[in-house]
Amino acid sequence: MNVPILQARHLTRSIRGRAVVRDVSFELHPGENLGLIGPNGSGKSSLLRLLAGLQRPDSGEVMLKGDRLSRLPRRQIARTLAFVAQSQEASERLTVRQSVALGRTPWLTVLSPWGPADEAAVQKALSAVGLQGFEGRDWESLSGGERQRAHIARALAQEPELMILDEPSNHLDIHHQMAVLDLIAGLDVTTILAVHDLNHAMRCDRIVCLLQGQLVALGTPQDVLTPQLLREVFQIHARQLTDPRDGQLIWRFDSLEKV
Ligand SMILES: Nc1ncnc2c1ncn2[C@@H]1O[C@H](COP(=O)(O)OP(=O)(O)OP(=O)(O)O)[C@@H](O)[C@H]1O
Repeated sequence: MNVPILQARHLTRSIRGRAVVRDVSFELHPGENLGLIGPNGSGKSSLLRLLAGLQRPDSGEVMLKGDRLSRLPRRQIARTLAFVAQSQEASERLTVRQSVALGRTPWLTVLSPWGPADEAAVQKALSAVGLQGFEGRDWESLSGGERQRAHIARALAQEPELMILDEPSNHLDIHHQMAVLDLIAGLDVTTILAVHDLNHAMRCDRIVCLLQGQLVALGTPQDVLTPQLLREVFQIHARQLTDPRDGQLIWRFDSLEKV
């Protein structure tokens, strides 16, 4: 059995005396694409920040490839995992290329300075998110969606084994939502991503559902996304319809008051 790439072990974190993540445990295996769902304020971003090592849990432990995350050097963590925050700022003075090039930082040393492989990684990342030609643009001139794609490009340039993404399709138009989700699904890296659109969550290998900081369901989309769970967690009435074109299941939602 493979060592899990990431393990959450009984993670708990409180903010101002209120637990926002409560005793959350699960494992992520190499190559998996795990979706994190839950209502606003259910603790998704808080959990992702714990998993990325940006915040420490009050109790519990994150294990990265079998090692305690809290004991690993920053550079080693950054060579393994990349985090794309929900709304992330970058210095306005940077160009897009410079900003994406920051993703290479964990790999640069005195003995291994910037070289052709680093340049190639930056170009590959820019092209993966459709930002070729934007290299020389100032960061501040980008639209919200272009910034989001540039953040993803920086994480890709890091060439991590694991990507942790907080609502990566936030700010994106429908075309770029699909493009980014297809890109993430097609990456040869393990991913964990917070998603609001449950039809997007259907594309994940497995789903973790949070409610008030607690893990209330974990399993395949078919197992987790049931009308009963969606009613209890999101207070909606959900029905699955079949697309006659290819037989794929899609969700239709109504407020409980309407049905
Ligand atoms: N710095 C803070 N101070 C006080 N409360 C906070 C702080 N950060 C987060 N919280 C609270 O923690 C809870 C979990 O927040 P979190 O952002 O993790 O939820 P989320 O599931 O990502 O929400 P959303 O879907 O709205 O992005 C919320 O009730 C939020 O108000």
